[in-house]
Amino acid sequence: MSQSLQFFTPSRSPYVILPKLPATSNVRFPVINFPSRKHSITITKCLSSDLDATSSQVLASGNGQSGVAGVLSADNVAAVPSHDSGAAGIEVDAVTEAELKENGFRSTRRTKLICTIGPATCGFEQLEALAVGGMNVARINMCHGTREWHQTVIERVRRLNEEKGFAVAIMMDTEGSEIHMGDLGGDASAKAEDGEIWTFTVRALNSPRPERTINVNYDGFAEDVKVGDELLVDGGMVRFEVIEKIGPDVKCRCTDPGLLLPRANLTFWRDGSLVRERNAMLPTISSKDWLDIDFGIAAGVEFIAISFVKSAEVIKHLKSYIAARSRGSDIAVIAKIESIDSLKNLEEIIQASDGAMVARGDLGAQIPLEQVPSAQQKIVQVCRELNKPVIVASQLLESMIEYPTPTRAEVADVSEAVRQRADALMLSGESAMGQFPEKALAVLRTVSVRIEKWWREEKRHEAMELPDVGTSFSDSISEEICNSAAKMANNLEVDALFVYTKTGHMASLLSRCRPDCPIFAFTTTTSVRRRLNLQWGLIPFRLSFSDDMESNLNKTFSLLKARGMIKSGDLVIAVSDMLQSIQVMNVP
Ligand SMILES: Nc1ncnc2c1ncn2[C@@H]1O[C@H](COP(=O)(O)OP(=O)(O)O)[C@@H](O)[C@H]1O
Ligand SMILES: C=C(OP(=O)(O)O)C(=O)O
Ligand SMILES: [K+]
Ligand SMILES: [Mg+2]
Repeated sequence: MSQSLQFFTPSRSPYVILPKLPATSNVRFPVINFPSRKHSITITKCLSSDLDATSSQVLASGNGQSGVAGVLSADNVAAVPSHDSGAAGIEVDAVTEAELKENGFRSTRRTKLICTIGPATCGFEQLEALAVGGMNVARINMCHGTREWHQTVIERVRRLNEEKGFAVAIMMDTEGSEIHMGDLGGDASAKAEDGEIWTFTVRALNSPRPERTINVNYDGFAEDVKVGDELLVDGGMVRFEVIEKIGPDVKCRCTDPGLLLPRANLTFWRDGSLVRERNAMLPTISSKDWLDIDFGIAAGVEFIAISFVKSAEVIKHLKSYIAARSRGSDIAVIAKIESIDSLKNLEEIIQASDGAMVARGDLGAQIPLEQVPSAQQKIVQVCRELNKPVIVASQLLESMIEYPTPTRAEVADVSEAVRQRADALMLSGESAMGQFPEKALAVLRTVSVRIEKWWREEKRHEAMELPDVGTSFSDSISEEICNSAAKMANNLEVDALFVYTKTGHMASLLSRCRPDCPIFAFTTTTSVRRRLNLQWGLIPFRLSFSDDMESNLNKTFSLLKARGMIKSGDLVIAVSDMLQSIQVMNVP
């Protein structure tokens, strides 16, 4: 039996209207949809053993009849938005679904895309356009904007997910306590000309901001710099030489002219090297960052990215803080690799984190630019070895802040990150305040798909030695299963890998193998599903499933077939973390 039902107001236990079911007190069935607000219900099959008698009863009524028609339990219930009637019971990203139908399995995009949200993209329609364009994760940068502003963005993304069936995750990025300029008193930028004398001061400035005067956020600034030091704005976009110190004011002569942007990063260099003593003393997580982190936990963000990580300790500390604060929800902590210290302690930091970001903006201000590409390659490789998702960020399409097409060099840079098989690519200014956010996202999307296909078809991926990551015997079994399943999938040229995973761990182990086919990851919770949206090649679905793989597969096949996402004859390999096995089969 398969029928669609309409849900009506729940009091405490969920009620459904079941038009043709005879009044009965003991018919039980797996109810696939949870009938919370405006959700519809689909019943696919009647099975008396499927439900837990201790959970809520489902009252069915219709055609003048009513009665207890079944029981809902956490294991056989999943939410599907109300727009999603018809073959409901499974949640997948609306965009991915369309892509799958249009292009088939093999050509779905594997590389995930992150957009920094800013004034150019914070409207509901703008966010929707990005989601439609393939944004998997929305990043909010706590360096800019107020908490109220960020709250509004989060609410809009959540509403979009709920109303339109997206699974866009939220990443909150901390400000960190590196030295940066003030916000220019509301000016969008300030031009520094060659030879001009500018004052950098730790004094609070009156508005309007005095001419050629810049506030610096760090109180020790005037003490720390020395006459003769070189002051670099944003890693060298503009350069000054320190010529005089007068109390809290530091007078500098502009030696490389350019545009100063609000809150631009400042570094100072002495005898050709970066002065780092002070940075080493600043806390990685400032008191303002802790407040932002509390805000992020309360808002239920999926990821918190920590700026200027220096050691694994800070990550461990934050993870235990999050665990104590947000019982049950597991927010993933992403370490931003953007300082010399983070490179020195790379393995430990990544091991302690749930993922890493190659934050090339600041990294390029701390190490010579020509060392950034090899650092990127190394970080991507370590993350893959340790099974942590990795994001390549900053200046991927910088020129698209102003122009509607990228430079050839930018396309080559994006291709290289895709070729390295990074999990995700990130837009910063291009989407936050650029003139062509959607076009920039489209470039990431099309370049990713094209390069992935090319490298896959040409079999150009050098095999990577993947060291064991499992710490328990059971973990090792899961890992072996995933490694073997991925290899079988490539050798047998299967259409898709299916993974049934409650925590997402098995899905990430499969993703780590970077198989040729896409990975359909079925998970029971919305939060795991959104978190998986950052990882290479995973198409995360939310689905209620049981320990019985046979019935899980049958249910998945019928739901996906009903939506036109798979068809009879497709070859699939399925693994699960409930039953440690590999199954190979054709979709019936
Ligand atoms: N919430 C925001 N409010 C205003 N401007 C923002 C916001 N987020 C980002 N921006 C703008 O987008 C630019 C690029 O974003 P991002 O790379 O995240 O920051 P930054 O340049 O400070 O590292 C910022 O320099 C800033 O001008
Ligand atoms: C992503 C980065 O961090 P932020 O944009 O916060 O400076 C970076 O420095 O590359
Ligand atoms: K930041
Ligand atoms: Mg940075």
